[in-house]
Amino acid sequence: MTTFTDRAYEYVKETWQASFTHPFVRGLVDGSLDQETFKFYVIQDAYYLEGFAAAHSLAAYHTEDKQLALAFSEGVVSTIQDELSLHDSFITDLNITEDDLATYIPSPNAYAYMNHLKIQAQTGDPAKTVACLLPCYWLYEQIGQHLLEEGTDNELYARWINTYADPGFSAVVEKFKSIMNDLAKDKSETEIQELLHIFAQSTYYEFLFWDDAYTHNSWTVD
Ligand SMILES: Cc1ncc(CO)c(N)n1
Repeated sequence: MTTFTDRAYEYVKETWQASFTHPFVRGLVDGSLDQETFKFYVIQDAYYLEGFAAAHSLAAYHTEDKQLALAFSEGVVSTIQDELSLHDSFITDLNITEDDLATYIPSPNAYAYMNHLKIQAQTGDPAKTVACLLPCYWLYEQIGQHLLEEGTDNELYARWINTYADPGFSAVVEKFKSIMNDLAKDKSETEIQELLHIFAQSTYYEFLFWDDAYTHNSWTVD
């Protein structure tokens, strides 16, 4: 039987692939990514991850299903413990100052993506929320695993890759994929189409997130 996640992958294949070949992602393994650009990304991503954790909290608040409440709450814990703590180590190693953190402005697509997560979580519909959160988990896991195979000489980038290639991260991804497939099982085709679109929106924002970091995108028109 074709699962929702099989369909979702087919639905977004090209956009999904565009993240793998984006110069930011390629630069993590070929060494061409300059540290200032990585620093810009880390600051934007700390902002994004706070919203990502908040979206899980909102979803946990809305659900009356105990298993879902647990899964969303575990998502809050793993985001803060594993991902935001990785950022703490980068903040130290990249000399990101209090001032940098107090004065940065979320890039247009970091802002839009973060709000997309919160809007979907705010609906209180767990299927929409998981469709929205899943590309964040799944795409990073896949990128982490691919880049680990290639390897990098850069210690900072290796640390980033190892976090997302970690089996513990994959376990979280598998759990959310399985929750997504369960939630989608009894949906009508119209509802499935809506969920696929939400999944595609997040996948598209993933691509734009790399692009904003790579170009240091700001709210001005050149
Ligand atoms: C933009 C973005 N998407 C996904 C992840 C992984 O959760 C992340 N850290 N940042």
